[in-house]
Amino acid sequence: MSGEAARKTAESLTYLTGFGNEHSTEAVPGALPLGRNSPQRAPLGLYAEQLSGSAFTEPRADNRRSWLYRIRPSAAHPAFSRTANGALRSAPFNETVPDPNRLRWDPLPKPSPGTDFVAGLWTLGGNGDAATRSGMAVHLYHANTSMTRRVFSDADGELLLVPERGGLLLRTEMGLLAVHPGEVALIPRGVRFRVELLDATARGYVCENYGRPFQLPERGPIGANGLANTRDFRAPVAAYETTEGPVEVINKFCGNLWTATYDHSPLDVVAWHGTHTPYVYDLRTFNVIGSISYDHPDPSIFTVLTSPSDSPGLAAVDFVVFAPRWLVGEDTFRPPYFHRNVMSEYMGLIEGAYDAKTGGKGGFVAGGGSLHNMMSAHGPDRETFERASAATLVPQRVDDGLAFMFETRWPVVATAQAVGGDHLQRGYDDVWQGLERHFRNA
Ligand SMILES: O=C(O)Cc1cc(O)ccc1O
Ligand SMILES: [Fe+2]
Repeated sequence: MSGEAARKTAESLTYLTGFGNEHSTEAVPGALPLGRNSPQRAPLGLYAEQLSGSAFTEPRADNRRSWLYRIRPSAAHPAFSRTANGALRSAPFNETVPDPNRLRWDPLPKPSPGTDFVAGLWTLGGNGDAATRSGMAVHLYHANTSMTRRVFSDADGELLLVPERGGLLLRTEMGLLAVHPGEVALIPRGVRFRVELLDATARGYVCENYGRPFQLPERGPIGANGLANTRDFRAPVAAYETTEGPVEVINKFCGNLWTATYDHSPLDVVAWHGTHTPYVYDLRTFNVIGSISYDHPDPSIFTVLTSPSDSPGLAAVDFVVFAPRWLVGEDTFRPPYFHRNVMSEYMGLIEGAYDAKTGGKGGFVAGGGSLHNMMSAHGPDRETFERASAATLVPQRVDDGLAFMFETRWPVVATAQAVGGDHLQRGYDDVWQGLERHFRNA
């Protein structure tokens, strides 16, 4: 589909709303069986198929599955064979030794012509083990071509897409989603999808979550509202294609890419119902909670989504957004404080500037990223420290940027290409040089 046609399609999309709902949707009236999931003959000659995102026996709150009513069952496919992984890497990450240094990257260089979303995936690092379904990976993507007759799915984990440049039309088994910079999209484990570009180029970040699916964080004393509101999550309505002829299906499985050529498109689901669904979320709808008295609260109040680990309160990975907000703290150093964190922090920038770091060439820029692994000392750079220490503390609106963090309980181990690449900034440590001694002992 041309960019123009994809844009028109993206503009006309409608969605189902809510997070974790038992959604029901049919592209053709009568395609969804009533009263049972698997009738003797499914309506309209469709095949019924269950897609499980959790073990059958997981508690109801964690149980995820969808029933798909499709033109052909997924089982009807030829054998997969290995294909090149390109710049994609997976857990376990052992190409380099875990690094306590603070690292920062410029954006990826331009992709070569003809690079689609899958070919444009480039792994920065991660942790855990895809095969034992723990940990996460940080990928970036850059693409200049839509996927045509090519479909991707990830058996290793769910994919949280964070576009930084260029919109994407995601054609998934469950239907179509459009996602633009400032929004995020989630593709659940195993769901097949194709990415079409809504602009000439597309660039962004991906958190691949090998562990428990992202869920909304508890709100505790915040109450029944606030943070990411449930109804702002949008799931697709059923949509199917009837393409016959060769379609390449690429399957990421235990860290490697596998390919099979189907004789039809597997995006042929005419109706579905269930909880294992893709979704989009506009980060600008995040209800930001902050201090209205003093001090800078911990950024856990900015958690959009969390993937819990087995220890209560200790996330395998949190997705955190630094959205436009007011700062009013009295007698307070308002930007992020100096700190050392047991968690490991990968930060990216979707637009503008981040309030703890200087932007511009060689700084923290949109499309770039920083990694502050566990216990590494970081915080405001010298310029920010000096400015914020001297600022007049009038109410201040921070709305000149959109930053985010993938925060994980395990250190992120960089790939060889991440530490060897030209876009790794040399001398990042220098941003904390020149923080003078001001101590007066009298
Ligand atoms: O390091 C960072 O910039 C992320 C961050 C932000 C914040 O407001 C408090 C702590 C923290 O780690
Ligand atoms: Fe931090």
